[in-house]
Amino acid sequence: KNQIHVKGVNYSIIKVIGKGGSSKVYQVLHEGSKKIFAVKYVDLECADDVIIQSYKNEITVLQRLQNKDPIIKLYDYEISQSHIYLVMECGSIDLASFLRRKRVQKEDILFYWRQMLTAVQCIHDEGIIHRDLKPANFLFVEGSLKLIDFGIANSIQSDRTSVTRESQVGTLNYMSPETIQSSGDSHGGDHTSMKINCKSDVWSLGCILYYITYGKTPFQSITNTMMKLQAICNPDYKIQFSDVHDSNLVDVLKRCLVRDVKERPSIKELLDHPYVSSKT
Ligand SMILES: CN1CCC(Oc2ccc(-c3[nH]nc4cccc(OCC5CCCCC5)c34)cc2)CC1
Repeated sequence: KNQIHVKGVNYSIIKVIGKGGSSKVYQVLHEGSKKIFAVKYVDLECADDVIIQSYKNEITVLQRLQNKDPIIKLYDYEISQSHIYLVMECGSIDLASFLRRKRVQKEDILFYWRQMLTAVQCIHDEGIIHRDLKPANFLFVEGSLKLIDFGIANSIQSDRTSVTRESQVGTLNYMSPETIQSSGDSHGGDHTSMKINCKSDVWSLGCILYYITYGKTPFQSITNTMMKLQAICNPDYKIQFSDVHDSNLVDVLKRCLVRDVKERPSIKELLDHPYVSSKT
């Protein structure tokens, strides 16, 4: 069947964009308007109440953030006992696929950095902390980067993600030291403040900027998972920062990848940093 019906509206499937455990994202054509959309389908057959609630939470937050530009548009949705359909804006390519294909021109790095900061600032202003930011969460829509999801419901990987290639889902390469250390006692509830917790997304953004700048993430070369987790948390493991054209860029990277959460800058401070504010 190559048609999807959402709230009684017909969409023709053009192709599969990505698929996860129980979800798929299709590129579809709305016959009436001849417009292209992305439809995210979630199969709820084997989903328990916690998963169903996490999807409802993601939809609620997505609706609340609809007036913000750097957040993906949600046009319609349908929830039934057996499935969820989300009719959303269709982008051209996610940042993970984009970075796998080509190195970023150095003058474009600042453009992407500003847009990622602004997008994450939007969810922080709504009291949402992602905690699992990676390039696959960002999407190019008409040349600008938008945030696809908020880390509330489980995520999707590219349909071309082979088992061997490091799929972006579940990658530890962007995880902050405090997230790794706190996941042990998460049952105790995170007592730290929103201000401190926001810094975990700053660490992940720093890892993404590092990947854009140097072509690899700070701990990518450590393939053993335990060794990787230890290195991320170990202050004696010095992250390498090779010099690049713009010393302000290296300074941003060094500040974002500070293990001490209190020393790490906030998004607001990063937007005031000379790397961002000194250029046009
Ligand atoms: C490998 N190949 C894939 C297709 C294309 O990239 C995308 C096109 C559209 C999109 C998208 N638009 N609206 C979207 C709304 C929700 C989710 C979306 O993706 C989810 C998931 C798809 C797999 C990659 C990670 C993001 C959405 C996303 C990737 C080109 C690269």
